[in-house]
Amino acid sequence: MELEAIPGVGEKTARALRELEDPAATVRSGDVAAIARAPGMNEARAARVARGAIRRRHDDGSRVLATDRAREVYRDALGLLKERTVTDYAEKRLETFYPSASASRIAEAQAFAAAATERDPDPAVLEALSGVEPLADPPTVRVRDRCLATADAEVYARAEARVPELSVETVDDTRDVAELARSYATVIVLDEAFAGMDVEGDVHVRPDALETPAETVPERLLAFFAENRERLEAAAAVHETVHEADTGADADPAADPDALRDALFRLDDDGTIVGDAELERLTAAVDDLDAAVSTAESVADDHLREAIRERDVTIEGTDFLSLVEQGARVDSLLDRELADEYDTAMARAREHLVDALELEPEEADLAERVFDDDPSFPVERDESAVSRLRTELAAGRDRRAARLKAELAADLGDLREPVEELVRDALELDVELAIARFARDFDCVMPEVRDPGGGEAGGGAEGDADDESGNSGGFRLEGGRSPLLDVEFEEVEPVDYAVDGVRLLSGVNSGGKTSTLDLVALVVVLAQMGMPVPAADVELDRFEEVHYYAKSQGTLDAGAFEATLRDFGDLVEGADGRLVLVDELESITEPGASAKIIAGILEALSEQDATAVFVSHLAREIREAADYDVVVDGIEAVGLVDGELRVNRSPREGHLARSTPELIVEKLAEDRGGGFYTDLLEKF
Ligand SMILES: Nc1ncnc2c1ncn2[C@@H]1O[C@H](COP(=O)(O)OP(=O)(O)OP(=O)(O)O)[C@@H](O)[C@H]1O
Repeated sequence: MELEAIPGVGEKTARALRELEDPAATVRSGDVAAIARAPGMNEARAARVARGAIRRRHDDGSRVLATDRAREVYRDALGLLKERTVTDYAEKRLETFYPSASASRIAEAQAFAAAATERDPDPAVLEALSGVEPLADPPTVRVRDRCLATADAEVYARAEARVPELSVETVDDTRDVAELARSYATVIVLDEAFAGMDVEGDVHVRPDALETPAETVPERLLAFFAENRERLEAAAAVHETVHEADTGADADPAADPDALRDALFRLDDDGTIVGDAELERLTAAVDDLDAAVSTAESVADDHLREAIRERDVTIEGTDFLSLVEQGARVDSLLDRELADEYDTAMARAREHLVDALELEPEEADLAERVFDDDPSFPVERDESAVSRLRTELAAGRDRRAARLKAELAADLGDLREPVEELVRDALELDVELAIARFARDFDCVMPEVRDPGGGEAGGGAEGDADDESGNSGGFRLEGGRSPLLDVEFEEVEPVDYAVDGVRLLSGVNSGGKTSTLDLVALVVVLAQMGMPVPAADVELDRFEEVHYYAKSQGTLDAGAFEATLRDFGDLVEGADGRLVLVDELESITEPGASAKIIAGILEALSEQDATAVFVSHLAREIREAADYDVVVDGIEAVGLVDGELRVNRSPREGHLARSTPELIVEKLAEDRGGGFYTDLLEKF
């Protein structure tokens, strides 16, 4: 797939995406976490790319959100879902759900959301999710004691690209390899031609070394797991919690949590091996060698000092003379007089060394030689023996570490792919649980999104909205309750409203007209995102575009008024299948002109296949100005109770609602029984 063909992917983004292992498949998968692994890509950008890929997959060029207010409603809808996520990932992943006009995209998202709403958002699972994050790539580790060698320029370039952890060296012949073996603990030769050569040192000929990075650089795997330890443990905990909570989620996690924990237990945060007693012994022996030798010397010295102090030494005159005259060494005396004591002191020193460093028999043989010199006081170590012992212990330590690393890398290699899935599953679970919580919190239902002009899944006579199947166009919602109102959700009164064609919505002040438009917009946007909607039952046409115009703040100056008129001019000339929601357009100019303008817009829209609701206080005037029979719905006051309006929030079809002033005049007329108020009432 041409990456640049994805909507929203430019040259720069495409270049970053090409760094991914399988760019086309990753982008196509819409996996935000995987896309975000491209260099310089964050999750928000990754979500945009994923959205572009989804659009492309469904050949979906629709732009449903046609106005600022419509886009605001989408942001609010997304906000309600995002508030219910635990991880940053899930927040961004939710952004891949956008209101679409593509039937296949809506069906796909609905299938996902329907399965999600089956999930049980158990608090323990939500708690466990808090530690989960997408896996990170650790910085490249440099391994200095191992190198790759080749005589081939192409292999050289490939080796540098695939195994940046190791130096790649050029070799022409066996002599060059032997030279390398002196500077590196291990040399891996990549050319078959060198097979069978006889070179001293740890030299391997492995033409497949670039294809088996787990063996060539086990450090890479170890670093990956060390870097991601907490994320992995958290993801494993999520799966276990899901299992314990028995939430009906898939029982088998992608990677066995016990095997994962066991492997992580053997790994230190810096990618080294822990938990192996022998490796720890050898490491400590190398580190403590100098200190142990010094202590061993003191042990021997103490013994000798004690022995000398307690001993009467008889010295023959000639010896004494030679001591005085020729500066003869005390050692010879020591040797002769204290041979046994010296042996004991040496034995104690060796014993200390062997004990302190926990040396094995063959290492102890080397340790013997550290205190093997001619008698002296204070005792002196044999430096070259110490250095041999150190070399031997360090080599043992490195061999052991290399073997353990290779073993652990083999175990981790088996887990490498499964853990990607383990973490992805945990993160996706968060997305699903957010949808499940949204659906529960707001008593949602999955809406029926129909093909415009026909049945639910395509077909139907074109443009025949009121066909014989009984389907009318537009939308029908029952028991809709907006979570975006300024009252507690429990207090929100359910609204029923069905519209096909073009309507005027009248009603008392604060009756809920704007709230009804908001509710319709929210339900339509959520439905076309493929999400459940806050209502008892909803059917709607799949709208191509949603044009929602909020009430303007005060009258407009001439320029702004002209711009608004142009907007509506474009609107009435637009494509079929639009939902138009307009709140009190009359506020843009004086009432007389407004009524004429609105009437004109309604006429134009009513001749097209559009669904529209215009909220207005000028219903009567508009009806008079229009040259067709405008349908007016009304949000009615059921009465005034203690000076407060009681309202039926569901608009009544074909009913011009009385305005608040009219209601009050009516009440006064009833109270006073005739006269001025009754005459006044006549005028309404
Ligand atoms: N379905 C509902 N359930 C509970 N309260 C509601 C509902 N609809 C509206 N309200 C309350 O009524 C208030 C006024 O609603 P809204 O602004 O939609 O009325 P309006 O008819 O557009 O008013 P105006 O004529 O002044 O523009 C809201 O702020 C909300 O508190």
